[in-house]
Amino acid sequence: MSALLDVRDLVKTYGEGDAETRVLKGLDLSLETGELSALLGPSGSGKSTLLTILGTLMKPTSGQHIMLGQDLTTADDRNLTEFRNRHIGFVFQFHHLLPDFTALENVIFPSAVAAGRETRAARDRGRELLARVGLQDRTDFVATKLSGGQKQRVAIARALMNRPELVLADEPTGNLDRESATQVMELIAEINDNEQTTFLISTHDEKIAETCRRQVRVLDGRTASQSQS
Ligand SMILES: Nc1ncnc2c1ncn2[C@@H]1O[C@H](COP(=O)(O)OP(=O)(O)OP(=O)(O)O)[C@@H](O)[C@H]1O
Repeated sequence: MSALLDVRDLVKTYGEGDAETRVLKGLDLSLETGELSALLGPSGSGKSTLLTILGTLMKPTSGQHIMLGQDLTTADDRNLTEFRNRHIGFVFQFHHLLPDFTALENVIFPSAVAAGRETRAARDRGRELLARVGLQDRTDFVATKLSGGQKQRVAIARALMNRPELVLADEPTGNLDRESATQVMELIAEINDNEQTTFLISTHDEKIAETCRRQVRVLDGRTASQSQS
């Protein structure tokens, strides 16, 4: 394994003056290529804030953020967008699928946006990914006709579309029943195993976290402890 991501002394404050809230207070985290890690911490501890920064959707107030050898704290917005499209996939608690679009259209959407058009290669990869997540018979279903677990599997396929090295998942099982949640985690573990895609998954659920090989805990704006299972 080799280092994929390294953040050092990460600080994030929201607001100013009396309204200032310091959420991350000097957080350190390294992720190796191919790791499957859970991100745990009490509500409000800064998990989503950290994922948003790691996803280059927001800059930290200070600190170092290096991924694939690039210093992302000094990159401009255009470079960050390009970097994000190429290297990072996202899965959210509320899947964020486009409701009137089919499963396939939802999966190929990020690549169509990045390429400025929809290509045949993208459609082929989209179909392959939907088969990969067990939804080959749901390719042309509109998103509203899919179950919660199926929607989340489409969201995982979409996150993988551009072959990212890192997938950031913010409570991906938070809205699912236990069985669907277990299936989603099994799917993530399988993709991680076969393709060496690195996953960082925030969760409140200790059982879900235990299915990951590593658990990173955020407490009081810092990484409090890290364990390997
Ligand atoms: N845009 C914002 N402006 C001001 N404060 C914010 C903003 N976003 C988050 N916060 C605050 O930062 C703190 C951390 O929020 P964050 O969503 O990162 O925590 P979390 O660990 O993901 O919480 P949860 O587990 O409840 O989702 C909270 O106190 C929150 O109110």
